[in-house]
Amino acid sequence: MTQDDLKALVGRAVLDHIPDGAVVGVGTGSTVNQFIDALATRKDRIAGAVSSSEASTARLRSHGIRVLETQDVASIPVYIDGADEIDPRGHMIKGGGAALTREKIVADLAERFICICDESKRVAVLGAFPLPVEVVPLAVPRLIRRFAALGGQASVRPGVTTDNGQCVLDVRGLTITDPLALEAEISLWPGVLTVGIFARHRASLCLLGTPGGVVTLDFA
Ligand SMILES: O=C(CO)[C@H](O)[C@H](O)COP(=O)(O)O
Repeated sequence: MTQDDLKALVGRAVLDHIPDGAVVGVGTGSTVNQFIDALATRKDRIAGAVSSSEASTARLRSHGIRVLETQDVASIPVYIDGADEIDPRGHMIKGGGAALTREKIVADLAERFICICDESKRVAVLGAFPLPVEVVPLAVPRLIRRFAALGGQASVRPGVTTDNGQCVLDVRGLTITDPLALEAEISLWPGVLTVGIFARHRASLCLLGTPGGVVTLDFA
């Protein structure tokens, strides 16, 4: 089985976790694209979707799935998204697709975050994947120095402007043993829009694609 096969597997499997009539929160990325394609087969059984990126919105609309504005929705039962890394407590690194700010906004509306990913994303400790941080460009030099003081090497992701018109730093060399504390600290730094640590908004469930089938990790 290829990695794409595993993504398709979990993209379909997660349909069983979507209540009929729900507004569904939809993340961003190649795994979520598989989910959106699977969701299209059930579009008459949901009330619509709240999307975390222009890319996902376009894909949802191409399937005729109704997309609601985030600001028009008070809460949603479930948010489905991928991850770049997920640890044994459901904490994640996200933002490989530069959609982290809207992803966190939509995740914050959701009662449950269900992570869908292939088994390569499962780690003991977060940090091997460079940590994405969406930042205001004029803060970049100061933020690079702040990350260096933590032992991280931050660099601007070349050629990327986010849906919010900002840039993304990728921070290498961090070993994130306390995701909650690091998320809280970095979130306070002036110029940081969103840090790609999802600890406060961790997954309650993860559907992990493996060659043996879907493994369900329950973090609730
Ligand atoms: O956080 C994300 C986008 O900002 C994605 O969920 C993450 O990068 C995983 O993507 P993929 O499913 O393509 O591996």
